Amino acid sequence: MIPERKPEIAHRTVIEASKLNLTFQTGDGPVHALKDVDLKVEKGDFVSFIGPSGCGKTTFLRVMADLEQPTSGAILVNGVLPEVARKNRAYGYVFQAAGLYPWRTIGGNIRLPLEIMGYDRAAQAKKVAEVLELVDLAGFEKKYPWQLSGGMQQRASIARALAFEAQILLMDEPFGALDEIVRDHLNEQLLALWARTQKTICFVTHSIPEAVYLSTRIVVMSPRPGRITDVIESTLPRERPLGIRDSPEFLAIAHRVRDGLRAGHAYD
Ligand SMILES: Nc1ncnc2c1ncn2[C@@H]1O[C@H](COP(=O)(O)OP(=O)(O)OP(=O)(O)O)[C@@H](O)[C@H]1O
Repeated sequence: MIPERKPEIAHRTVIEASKLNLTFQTGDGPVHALKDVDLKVEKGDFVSFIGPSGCGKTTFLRVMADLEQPTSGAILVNGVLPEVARKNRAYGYVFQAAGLYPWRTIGGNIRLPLEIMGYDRAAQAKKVAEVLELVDLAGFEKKYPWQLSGGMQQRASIARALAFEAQILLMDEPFGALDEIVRDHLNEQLLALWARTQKTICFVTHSIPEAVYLSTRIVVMSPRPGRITDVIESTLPRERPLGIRDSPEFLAIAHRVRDGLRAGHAYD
């Protein structure tokens, strides 16, 4: 048995932020983490957020997830307030570190939110098998996190986010700590997963090639105060072999991202 949940209404615009501001009050004075952020993310988009440390990428993702409250402005997720979207389980969230419980198996980690949501054991087992298959980890259910490589752990944490069956995936630098070859491989797998599941993905990264390779749109941000300085629509086809990174089209987009980052960089 799977507990009842409100059907997700398929909104064309999945994220809509207008004049969004967030100021943290700190001991050293106010920190303007987001300033006048306007952005629309459409259903099925893969949007990357790139910018130097402290430009508000994580804060923006956390606002979408209802983990931070904006100081002013408006944001809708699937056409409703983030709090409502969170309660409707409209998104899955993947953190920088895999964050798996070491005392639970991979299956046990993925099952945990399903247990809390009230899935019965048969429904839990079915869902765990399904999401492990999606991230290419079929057969690893009984392993413990420490028995898996860093890349596999991160895939398991993506599987856990997918178990929510949400149409939106919020990913905060999920591959930042991995070496480049593993990261390339996971980038390819993530694109395949995105194509297969038709999800909308918001993805934070520091890497220009990663942002260009993955995204349909790249949002360039700059710090002090954190704001959007450029939004680049990718002209690359959705089907992207890794070799596309050597194409003139790819390099031209990467160049524009780099220029945007340079313009907003403080060098201090
Ligand atoms: N809870 C908080 N309290 C006070 N200041 C905060 C808080 N969270 C974030 N900040 C500040 O807000 C600004 C934006 O932080 P945020 O983590 O969103 O940046 P980021 O672009 O994700 O950085 P990074 O790439 O280093 O992860 C930073 O100056 C940060 O120090």
